[in-house]
Amino acid sequence: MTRTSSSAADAPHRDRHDDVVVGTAVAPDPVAAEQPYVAMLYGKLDDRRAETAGLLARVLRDETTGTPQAVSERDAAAQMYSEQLATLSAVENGLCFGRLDLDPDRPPPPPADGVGDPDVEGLDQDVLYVGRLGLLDEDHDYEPLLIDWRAPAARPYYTATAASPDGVRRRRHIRSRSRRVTAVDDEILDLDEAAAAASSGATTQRTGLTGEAVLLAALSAGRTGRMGDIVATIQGEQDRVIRSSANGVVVVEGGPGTGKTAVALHRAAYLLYTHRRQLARRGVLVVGPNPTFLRYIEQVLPSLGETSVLLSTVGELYPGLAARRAEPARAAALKGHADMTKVLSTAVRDRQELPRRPIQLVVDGEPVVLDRDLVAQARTRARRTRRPHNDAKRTFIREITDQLARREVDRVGRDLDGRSNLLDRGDLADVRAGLRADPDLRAALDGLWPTLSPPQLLADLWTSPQRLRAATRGWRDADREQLARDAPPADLCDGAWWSPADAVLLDEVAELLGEDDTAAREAEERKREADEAYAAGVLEILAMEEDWDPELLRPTDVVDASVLADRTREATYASAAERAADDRTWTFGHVIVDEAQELSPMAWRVLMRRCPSRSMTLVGDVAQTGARAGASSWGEVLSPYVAQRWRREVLTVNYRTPAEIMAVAADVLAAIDPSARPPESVRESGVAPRAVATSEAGLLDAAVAQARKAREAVVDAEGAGRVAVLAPAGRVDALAAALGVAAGPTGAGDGGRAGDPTVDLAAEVVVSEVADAKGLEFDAVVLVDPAGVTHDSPRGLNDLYVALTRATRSLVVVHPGPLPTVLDRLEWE
Ligand SMILES: Nc1ncnc2c1ncn2[C@@H]1O[C@H](COP(=O)(O)OP(=O)(O)OP(=O)(O)O)[C@@H](O)[C@H]1O
Repeated sequence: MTRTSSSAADAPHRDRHDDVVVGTAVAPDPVAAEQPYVAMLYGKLDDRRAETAGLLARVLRDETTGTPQAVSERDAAAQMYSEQLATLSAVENGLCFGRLDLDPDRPPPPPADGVGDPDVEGLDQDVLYVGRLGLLDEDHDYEPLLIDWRAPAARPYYTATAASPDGVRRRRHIRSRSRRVTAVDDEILDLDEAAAAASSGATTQRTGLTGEAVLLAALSAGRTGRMGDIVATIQGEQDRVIRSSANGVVVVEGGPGTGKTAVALHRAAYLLYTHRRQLARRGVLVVGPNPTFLRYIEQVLPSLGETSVLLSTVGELYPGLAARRAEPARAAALKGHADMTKVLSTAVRDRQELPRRPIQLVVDGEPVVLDRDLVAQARTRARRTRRPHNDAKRTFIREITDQLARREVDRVGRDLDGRSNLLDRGDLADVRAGLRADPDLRAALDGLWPTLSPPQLLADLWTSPQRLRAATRGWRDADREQLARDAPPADLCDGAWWSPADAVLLDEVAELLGEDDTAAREAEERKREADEAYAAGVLEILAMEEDWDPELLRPTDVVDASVLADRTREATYASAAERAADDRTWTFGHVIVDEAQELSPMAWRVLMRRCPSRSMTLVGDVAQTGARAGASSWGEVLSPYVAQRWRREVLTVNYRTPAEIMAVAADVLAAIDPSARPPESVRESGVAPRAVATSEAGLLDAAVAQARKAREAVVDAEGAGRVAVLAPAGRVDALAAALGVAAGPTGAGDGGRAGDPTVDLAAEVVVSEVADAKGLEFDAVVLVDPAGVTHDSPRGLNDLYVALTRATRSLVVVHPGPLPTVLDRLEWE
């Protein structure tokens, strides 16, 4: 394969016809040649925007018939047009980024998984333009002008090679800025043409990369602090994962920087395109390890025009409570352990109590006794229903009131007659109803079998030494103490009181308790009454109209307050993602988990409940596992849910870390797992990673000096860029103060520092512990005290590996005391 590049900046040097020489033939300047087509595409885009904006305006302006159905249809249409407008705005930058010149005799493309894009099936054009969305020519039989990158017809753009050209003769990468084409890079896949072009001096591809020039330009650009999409430069091995079947669980493994996150997000966009009907209704969930990471990736899907995706950490999936308490890693690990299922179910059963001594009550003037046997029998029956605690309470109450009613009827009936019982079933029902309505009996039963909310049960458990001891029988005291808390929160939903690991447990508890929707139903009822009262007021005012024509029907003749309340009720149409965020029991069409190695067994239970179809994409790297309760093998994680039925995809090329830095990281990887293969870096930065020795007393000064130097070098090389100072949790605050920047997030480290819960992604210099930099990247990294990082946790080497692989350009390690031998490859300063 040969490649040629042209850019707008080169244009003045070409001849007056703006021609360039490709191979032996004289061809028009491709940059100038592509401009009119690209401009025409933008014109079409503008037309579609105007048309959609018009439709939206009309829908919003039009009156509906007022029925709930019409209101809801109107809102659905408004939502749809708003989403379409958002998509049309999102594709502005780099609308068209590729062109395929196809062999007229090529075989038809293979069918895609799913429905694909019906508009572009059976394409018979020999030149296809590929871009961020599909555009059709309405004036010419709806011929495709631009193919959506996710359509089957666009696939060769990412996968064709000289060895397997897939009917592609030439692949053209089109770069543009503000609607102007700025550069064009050609790859010629046709062997004859390639030979001719090579003989004319065009460069020959060495690496097996697709669109190497465009790719390297994207990779060496300064980091902005936010992840961008890679739609123009997706590589073959990545494309395979992105378009892999939606069915079942796929695990995407790969070392740092292999594009796992990028691939996972593009896969979400691909699946939404290919299975739009199924997935838009249930939504797609993307789970990340912490709020900073979610902020880092949040712009990628909107830039691909996809908005119906919910981004969340596992802890945030519990609605109505933003858990943000930092807690020691050991406590988080214990809470994440699978043993917690038993602890929590014991804790719930312990709330189903037996009276220590008989409870004596008087109901309707008659004595009633709740003795241990009676309650025990009712409890057994209720437990046998296998229903959640709050649901099973109904059986418990029924059993007790039935038994008490029978006893009462037996006693009273026999008193009347001495031998046979004269009371009938009707009397029995009356007695039962009387018992049920009795507030004292009700209160006694509530005490024995309380209705509980998840925060109530968990707060009671953490703050009651007796309850905690009973639920954790067999635990070591030291472990139990990790869970114990002093006092419950004043507001049970106060996120500051709960940690992310607690939120995961709340979800488990909610399953055990069952939904107690009493409050929601009462609120709904109150709203309904308020709406009706308002509607009645409106009708009253209308009825007072004095000179109403007697021939005409009055409003009150055709509508009553209840119907009017329905019609005026605010429709609550929301996207699947919005509804899913508010509903703990929502199940998603597809779930993507990033940094999946970090999840605890309890967190996996939450996610599996959210995805009964098991249509999931899990991306991660067990060599980067930092969490104590995290994964060391995918088989172990998945076997309880899908046994061996999951597939594995591997990414092998590192797009982030330059080869010089990756060589150092590879030594650490070998120390973690001698059988693991490091990913191969796609480029060198020309900057050797260095070690700077210092003393404990000189550490801050040395770190500050190196951070400043790194920043200057990045600005010199790239004009802008970001530096991360990564350090053990205990050093973060001092380093931040010395550098005069805000400390990173509190994270879940043992330190439990207070502060902003997310890393400031826009800052020029960031100071953070390693756990919070997971998944992120920076132009330069200054790693302070690597020995401290490895000593900080039992998975310290994994943390060191993560820290070393965050830089796209340069790495300096500042160490007080001896440098860990695993970093021997660093150059000394
Ligand atoms: N095909 C590509 N074209 C352009 N950039 C790419 C491509 N693939 C990956 N990248 C870039 O490489 C960097 C690393 O990608 P990403 O963060 O997805 O890797 P990762 O495997 O998730 O890394 P880690 O495991 O370290 O979190 C990102 O800047 C991403 O945009």
